[in-house]
Amino acid sequence: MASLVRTAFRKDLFLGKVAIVTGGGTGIGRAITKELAELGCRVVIASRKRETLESAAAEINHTLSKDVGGAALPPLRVFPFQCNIRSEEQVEALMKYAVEKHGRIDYLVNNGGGQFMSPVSEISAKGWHAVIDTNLTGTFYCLKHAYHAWMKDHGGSIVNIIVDMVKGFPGMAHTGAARAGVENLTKSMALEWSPSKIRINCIAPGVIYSETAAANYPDPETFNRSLHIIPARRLGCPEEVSGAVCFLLSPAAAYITGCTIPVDGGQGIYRSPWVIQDHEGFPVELHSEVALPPKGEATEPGPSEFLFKALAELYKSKL
Ligand SMILES: CCCCCCCCCCC/C=C/C(=O)SCCNC(=O)CCNC(=O)[C@H](O)C(C)(C)COP(=O)(O)OP(=O)(O)OC[C@H]1O[C@@H](n2cnc3c(N)ncnc32)[C@H](O)[C@@H]1OP(=O)(O)O
Ligand SMILES: NC(=O)C1=CN([C@@H]2O[C@H](COP(=O)(O)OP(=O)(O)OC[C@H]3O[C@@H](n4cnc5c(N)ncnc54)[C@H](OP(=O)(O)O)[C@@H]3O)[C@@H](O)[C@H]2O)C=CC1
Repeated sequence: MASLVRTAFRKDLFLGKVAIVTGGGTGIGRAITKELAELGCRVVIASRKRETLESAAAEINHTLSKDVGGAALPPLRVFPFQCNIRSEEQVEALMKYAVEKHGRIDYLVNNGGGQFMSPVSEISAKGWHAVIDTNLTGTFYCLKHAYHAWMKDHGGSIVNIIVDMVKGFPGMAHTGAARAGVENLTKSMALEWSPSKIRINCIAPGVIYSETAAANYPDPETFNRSLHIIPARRLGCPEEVSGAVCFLLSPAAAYITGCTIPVDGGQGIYRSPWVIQDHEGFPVELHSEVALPPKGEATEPGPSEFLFKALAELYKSKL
């Protein structure tokens, strides 16, 4: 049976390598795990829910190519390991398991994480800590212990999955703060760990649909509601994040470290989803020689091409 896993990469790209993917049993992490395993890599998937991990590993192992260029591949290439990345002890045990059972850790993908929607003013201290501990501190534990367990002496490549938060992340500010922390940590690690031949980069996904991701939001239409902020005018797929992760892990990215690649259909350079209700305007606190014109209503403009056509017509009519 032909493999069900689609990839743009050479089939033996990661043969003999070992990866750890946190949150590798669902959504984006599952797509990354499938693609790495299809390319010959052995992948340890780690998260809190043992059953999810075990069924994902069994399903993925079942769909993988069984040989490459006629040479047999190990039939089992995905291995579950229960681990809450908020626990330093459990993270240390994960890295120990990978080295003792699989012999090495070539790649680490810090993908496990998440948050909930809430304005900052309503986030409880417990909720704040849950998000920071998972996304920032959990990533730090994984980085530190992968380094000590293997990468310090043997090198490696790391990808941290963050979010598109270049314009802030109103509505989910706790995660925006945590992921901005991870992005900065990535730059520091890229410099501190370059002598160990460790490359480390981030991927910033835009709005990527999967059933498990969508299930975290009370309204099933939440993801579709963001279409107007995405120049690509569709949601992203987990496989589109996976391709970028495989590229960054691969030798094709041998000269890339400390950077962030957005996988977002152009969202990062476009508009914010956050709509600001019209109000009186900030008070003018300093004396100005200029008198501002009376404030009109701040309405959402139509598509820019129409606005520019109208302006061009106006200009022509005045010639
Ligand atoms: C107009 C345009 C709109 C555009 C909208 C775009 C929308 C798309 C956004 C795309 C960007 C990002 C997408 C994603 O990341 S999708 C992937 C999402 N996946 C997850 O989030 C999964 C993992 N998440 C979690 O595990 C948890 O959410 C979390 C890490 C936050 C907490 O883990 P924990 O298991 O510890 O959680 P608890 O249930 O114990 O909660 C601890 C306290 O946290 C507070 N909390 C938790 N959930 C909520 C909630 N839904 N609302 C408010 N507060 C919450 C709370 O204080 C918890 O303590 P208590 O239960 O004791 O009160
Ligand atoms: N989908 C999207 O639009 C975007 C997603 N992202 C990020 O991408 C990553 C993957 O999300 P996605 O696949 O979409 O959503 P999912 O909800 O499917 O994936 C989240 C994964 O994180 C794991 N996880 C959560 N908390 C922990 C923890 N404490 N320890 C270990 N694992 C944990 C979960 O497994 P378990 O429950 O078993 O622990 C789950 O597998 C997340 O970090 C997410 O925030 C970023 C931008 C956009």
